[in-house]
Amino acid sequence: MELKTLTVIPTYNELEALPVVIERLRAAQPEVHVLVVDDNSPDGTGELADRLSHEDEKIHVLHRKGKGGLGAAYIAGFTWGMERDYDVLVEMDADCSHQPEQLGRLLEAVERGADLAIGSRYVPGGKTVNWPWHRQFLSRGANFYAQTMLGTDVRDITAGYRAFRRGTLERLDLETIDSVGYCFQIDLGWRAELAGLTITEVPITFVEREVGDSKMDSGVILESMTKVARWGLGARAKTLCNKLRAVRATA
Ligand SMILES: Nc1nc2c(ncn2[C@@H]2O[C@H](COP(=O)(O)OP(=O)(O)O[C@H]3O[C@H](CO)[C@@H](O)[C@H](O)[C@@H]3O)[C@@H](O)[C@H]2O)c(=O)[nH]1
Repeated sequence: MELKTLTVIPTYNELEALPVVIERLRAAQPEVHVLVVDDNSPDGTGELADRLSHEDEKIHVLHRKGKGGLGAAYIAGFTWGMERDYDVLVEMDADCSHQPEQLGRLLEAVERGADLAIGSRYVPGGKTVNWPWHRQFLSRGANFYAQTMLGTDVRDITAGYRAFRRGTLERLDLETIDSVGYCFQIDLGWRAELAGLTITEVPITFVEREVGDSKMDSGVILESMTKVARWGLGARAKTLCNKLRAVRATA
């Protein structure tokens, strides 16, 4: 039985990029529905999404009041999709850095039993194309930092190309997530790992955007650094307390 799939695309000022990604996605995966979550983009991306949605019943749009961050946009999109009984919910950037033609790999991993499939740049076969050196450095550094602080085995825990079973998201307590920016990706990945869910990293080729600009800023970086440090230290303190309790119980 084919799984009912929704691809959530968060947008902020993606007027040029959006029609291209939607066209490529609809061609690559005709059965997959699309939800654009637009944060009242000043460049008119939301209005364009409305027009595309009127022409195609598989394209849906969710409008939010203003720029509220990638994490908040995804939570709104996932909630919308879970209320409508989609079996699989996909994360995809609007700028085609996540190639729609590679979505099939993620969906196959979910069909084979993965609770969460991550399109990974850092497993054998994965790579980045045309990504400036400072972005590669930042991305590698963020993954190294998360691996060191959290002890995660996921090689690309900051990746934003993902497919979740609905049941996976139901187990991750989305209502307790307060990660606003890209740190949301680490948050969800780590929650899935702690919950003992099956995470499969599928190699992808991440291609730098050709139109529009990245929304990465210093606030996004700072939030990730502080939150990951807090989670890591919290987990270590918890392990230490459990060990002390065990020692006390045997004394
Ligand atoms: N609705 C909404 N969308 C947003 C917001 N901020 C960013 N987006 C959208 O989120 C997507 C990703 O933003 P980019 O700005 O294109 O991300 P990037 O710099 O290329 O990010 C890369 O690194 C991230 C952190 O590791 C990854 O999460 C991402 O997948 C990609 O690899 C784009 O579709 C962008 O319009 C926001 O506040 N609100």
